[in-house]
Amino acid sequence: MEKMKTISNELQDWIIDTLKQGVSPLAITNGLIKKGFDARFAYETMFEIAFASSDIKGASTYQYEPVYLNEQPHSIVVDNQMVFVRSNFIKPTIIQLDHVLSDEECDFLIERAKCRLQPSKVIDANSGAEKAAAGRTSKGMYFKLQEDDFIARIEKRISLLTSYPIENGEGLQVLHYEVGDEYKSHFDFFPENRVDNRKGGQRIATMLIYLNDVESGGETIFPKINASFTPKKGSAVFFHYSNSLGEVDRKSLHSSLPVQRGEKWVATKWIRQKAID
Ligand SMILES: O=C(O)CCC(=O)C(=O)O
Ligand SMILES: [Fe+2]
Repeated sequence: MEKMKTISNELQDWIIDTLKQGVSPLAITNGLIKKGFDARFAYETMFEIAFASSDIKGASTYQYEPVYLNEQPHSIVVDNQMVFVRSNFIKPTIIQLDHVLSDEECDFLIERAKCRLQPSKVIDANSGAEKAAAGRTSKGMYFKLQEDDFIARIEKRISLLTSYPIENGEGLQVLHYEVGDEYKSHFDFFPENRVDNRKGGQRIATMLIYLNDVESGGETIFPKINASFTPKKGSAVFFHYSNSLGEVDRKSLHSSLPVQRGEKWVATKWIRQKAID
């Protein structure tokens, strides 16, 4: 059957109301796809509506607070590793870093992750359960926090760099994208009604580390500020999106563009407000 590619005004209003109730755009999009809408049309329409309604809600009032990486502006020595700050955006807060991991560390992480990959999931905003999502075609796996000495060393370096305790970090995630794989626009923070204060609370920042150079495609983009980051082995993009008032920064919307040639490997460390557990 031909997939639907138009949307009524009533349905648009219903989507805006549902978003206001805290249901995530991805959950609504998946609902639209199930109801017979074309997947790409559903994603594009959903994010147009989500942008518009986030502006109605005054999301641009997010108050930025200073974020420092280990005090020093251009190079940071942590754990015998000289990390370089390449660029620094304030709104949203994004810091681009070189030499977070050595080539050997990237290769070893990929090697360790390879045999444990599963199709990537997203969190369902209604049930809170993990489920497969059409907008996320990569495969991924999680290491346990401080699973062994090697993982613990990487986690310690991220903690030294960001000044957030290791215990605030979720287990390191490794993602693998093949040609055509992408991760559509999303926020890393949880919808307000899904924040579990007994388990670390809201996500506040992400350290996204590129584990290889991608032949073509696979950039991480922040569409609200037209920023694009090209994967480079061992380099990272650190972004921060929750403040001490409990507000979240909708400018931190981001996506991974489809890989066009080659493959893409990344490691993601999500950092919470408080220790998890
Ligand atoms: O692979 C990327 O560039 C983005 C990954 C991402 O957004 C995430 O893991 O939350
Ligand atoms: Fe993300």
